[in-house]
Amino acid sequence: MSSSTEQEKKNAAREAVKLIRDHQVVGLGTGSTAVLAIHEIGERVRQGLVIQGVPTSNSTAALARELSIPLVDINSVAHIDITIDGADEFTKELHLIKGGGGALLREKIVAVKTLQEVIIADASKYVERLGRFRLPVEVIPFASGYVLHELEKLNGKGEVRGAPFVTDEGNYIIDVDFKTIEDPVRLSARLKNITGVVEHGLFTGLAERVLMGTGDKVQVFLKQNSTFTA
Ligand SMILES: O=C(CO)[C@H](O)[C@H](O)COP(=O)(O)O
Repeated sequence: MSSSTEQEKKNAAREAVKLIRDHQVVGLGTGSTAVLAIHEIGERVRQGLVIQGVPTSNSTAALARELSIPLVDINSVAHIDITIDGADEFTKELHLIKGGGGALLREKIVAVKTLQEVIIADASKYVERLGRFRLPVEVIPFASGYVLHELEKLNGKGEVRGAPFVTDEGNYIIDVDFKTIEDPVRLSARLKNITGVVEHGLFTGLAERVLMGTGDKVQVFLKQNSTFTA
């Protein structure tokens, strides 16, 4: 990764962490960009910020503990105030592909319980239409052959990730090439309809904003289809 990409991620992460307020329940994302935000949150906690974190993966939970960020069980909170997470792709409509790091299931559960889902990304993640990045689909291992076959009927060419890669919830990931995804909302519903699919990495209508590092600036994309520089 180039040092400018790393800097764009850091700038987006820093800007996002400024949105966190005392006494909030904070969803902690997964992936290299989220890691930068978690370090920033750790620093603010060290300086006295009082929050409770809800991690989206075992690796994020381990990092949060290392940084002394207090954690809370997701099932003991009514909602999560703000979540900061990464994405593999996003559009200006704030449709996302997530799951490159294999944590999409917990990430989506955290996102649906979150009031303000904030996505942080470097400029390479912005796309006109989703689909350059293969869509991760989390499946029950027993169903993986059947799901691969069903995906073909949707013109998706799938491949089981890794040898195989096993998620925190004990499932497999199928990475699916759909070429360009013209209608993510429709595809999302069709994928959820396949028996054996637990969840997929299309996030539609969940992000409140995307903070994208671009050069030395941070561009903000809002749900209402507006954009400004932070
Ligand atoms: O969805 C994810 C993990 O499941 C990540 O947020 C996504 O893969 C982006 O990762 P990175 O910040 O390393 O590019």
